[in-house]
Amino acid sequence: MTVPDTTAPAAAPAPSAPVRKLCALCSTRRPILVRPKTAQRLCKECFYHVFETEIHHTITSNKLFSRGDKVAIGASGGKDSTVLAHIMKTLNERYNYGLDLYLLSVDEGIKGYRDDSLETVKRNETQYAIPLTIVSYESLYRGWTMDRIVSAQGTAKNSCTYCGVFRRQALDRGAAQLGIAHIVTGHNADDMAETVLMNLLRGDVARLGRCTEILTKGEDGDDGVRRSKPFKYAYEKEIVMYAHFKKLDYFSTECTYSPDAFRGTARALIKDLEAVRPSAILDIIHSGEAFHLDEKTQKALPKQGTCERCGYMTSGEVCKACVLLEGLEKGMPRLGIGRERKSDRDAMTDEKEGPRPLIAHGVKVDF
Ligand SMILES: Nc1ncnc2c1ncn2[C@@H]1O[C@H](COP(=O)(O)OP(=O)(O)OP(=O)(O)O)[C@@H](O)[C@H]1O
Repeated sequence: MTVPDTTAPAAAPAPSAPVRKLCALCSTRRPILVRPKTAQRLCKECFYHVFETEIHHTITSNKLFSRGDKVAIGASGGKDSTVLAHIMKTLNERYNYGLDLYLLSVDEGIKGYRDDSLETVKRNETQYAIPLTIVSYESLYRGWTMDRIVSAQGTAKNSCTYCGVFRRQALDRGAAQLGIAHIVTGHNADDMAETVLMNLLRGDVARLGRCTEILTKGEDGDDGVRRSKPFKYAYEKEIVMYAHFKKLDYFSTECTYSPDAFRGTARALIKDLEAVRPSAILDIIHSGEAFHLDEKTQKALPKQGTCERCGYMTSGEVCKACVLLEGLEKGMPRLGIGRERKSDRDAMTDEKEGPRPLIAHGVKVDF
């Protein structure tokens, strides 16, 4: 009988295999990313699935579309609108929304920027098999491209003012040409949080009350061009990740005439907040959503009418685009910019916000 040698050192336990964390959703695949919105470690497939499903949920819970709608995707060639085009096509097919999709681009006439990004949109037209229409400032605004405006002004200052006002109208006019009553844009949660913060910092109560709306109606109420933002709750970082992992073809250069100081500051603040508290972006949006104007303030808001020169919607007699055009043609580019000169140019207008407010009856309102 062999007596075990109890003095011999015990055999070392087999080294335990390194614990490999698995995807927080499927628990089978290896995670390859940490989701910025929730800090979950996900595999690529689960990330695509949750990201797309959340957008689908945003669309359906807000009843953005009806079967048979013609929908124009505002396509700049940048990451947001490229991902939007990809997702709209994917969801339309997967859930059988029954939408007729179009790509609609505005050529602002910025050499070395928009001409290059439009090349991307032209490739997207083929990649997604969605027909593309391009409308230009040059043809809509009597030859006034952004390059020409900047050269007439002798500075890029205020260029966001012109661009925002003109682009908004250009998209509406392009949609009208195509008989389309709904435009979707790639504005994301970060953009919206920035806008809430900017309106709060400016004390722009009227705009604060409506800047978180996911769907806005146009000139003629239910019959006007509607605009919506399916990415309202989508984080910019996740849009970039989605575009990166899906290897989407997009253009990533900043506009030659950006950035603007005030939005840039709000953006930096949002990014800092997100770094310490990722939910800050959604929390700011939810705070904006909970903000409602009281009756007195609502009554003080100007009523929407139509521009006596071009027929576009305005709450004054002449719309902002016509005032700006008049200034350019009279060689007085400051016309229509007015007192906004002393504050930040983005505070006045941009695609995200529309015209800067005037102060009336104690609240700031559009004119
Ligand atoms: N030239 C354009 N033509 C058509 N749509 C545009 C154009 N510029 C902006 N948009 C629409 O407005 C949205 C917000 O535009 P913004 O200028 O803030 O660019 P962004 O946040 O960088 O978005 P993107 O990454 O799509 O360029 C875009 O996602 C797009 O849907």
